[in-house]
Amino acid sequence: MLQATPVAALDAVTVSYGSTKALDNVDLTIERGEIIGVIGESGAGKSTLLGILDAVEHPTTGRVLIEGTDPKELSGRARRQLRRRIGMVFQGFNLLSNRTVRQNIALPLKLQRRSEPTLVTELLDYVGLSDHADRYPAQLSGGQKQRVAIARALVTRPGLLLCDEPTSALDTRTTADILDLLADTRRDFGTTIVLVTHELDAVGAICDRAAILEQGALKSILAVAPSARERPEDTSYLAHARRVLGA
Ligand SMILES: Nc1ncnc2c1ncn2[C@@H]1O[C@H](COP(=O)(O)OP(=O)(O)OP(=O)(O)O)[C@@H](O)[C@H]1O
Repeated sequence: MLQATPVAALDAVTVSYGSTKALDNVDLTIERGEIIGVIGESGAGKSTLLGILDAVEHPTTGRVLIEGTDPKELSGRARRQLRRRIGMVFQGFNLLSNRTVRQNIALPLKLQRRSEPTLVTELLDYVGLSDHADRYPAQLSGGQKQRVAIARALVTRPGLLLCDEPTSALDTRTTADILDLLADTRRDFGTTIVLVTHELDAVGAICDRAAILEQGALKSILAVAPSARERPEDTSYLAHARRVLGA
């Protein structure tokens, strides 16, 4: 049987800034359709890894293949086309405040000079914000803003979704909702997801594997046990506080 080309393959990738190695000899293959967590302390190289996967940063040494091609060898235009197949979601949502929810979601299409209102309507419905289409970001909760950002990232149907601390600004319940949405995204669209986070619970909830970075080095890749997905029966805030505080 033919093996599917991995979404991304890093071979001995080092990214150096002066004497700092933001990534140090990293080998990592990201398989199609997986959800992989990337965890590590501040400065471990997580953002640098996302930059490599988004084809905006290039290794100082080593080789990267995204969708089977080396972004470094592509023309500017071909690299832009490759990057259109990659979606990005951020901790701070990065929505345009003077655009409505609908306009924010339509933005990537507009940048590609496409006008496909049905796609936007489908995504509004998918993230459960049809009733909020004409609101502005300031009129939304944090969780709703992240839903808009996810809809915007998905509107061009990227094969790879890069998530940079997408739940770090959200409370526990909203975090669980956003993680469910990301898991649904993989199920419904087959999207490969890279989840950078410092929240181990989030990795346990939806990831298949977790890559552990330490000072730029990939220390280990752990398979997430199915038991890590188990949710507590009582998901109220009080029950969560009791669990964390041992009270
Ligand atoms: N443009 C740059 N110039 C110089 N040093 C950089 C640059 N980008 C990253 N670094 C250094 O590379 C290392 C890894 O940084 P990176 O931002 O990838 O870590 P991180 O794990 O994402 O951290 P955080 O969780 O704080 O965002 C750090 O020591 C950082 O200071």
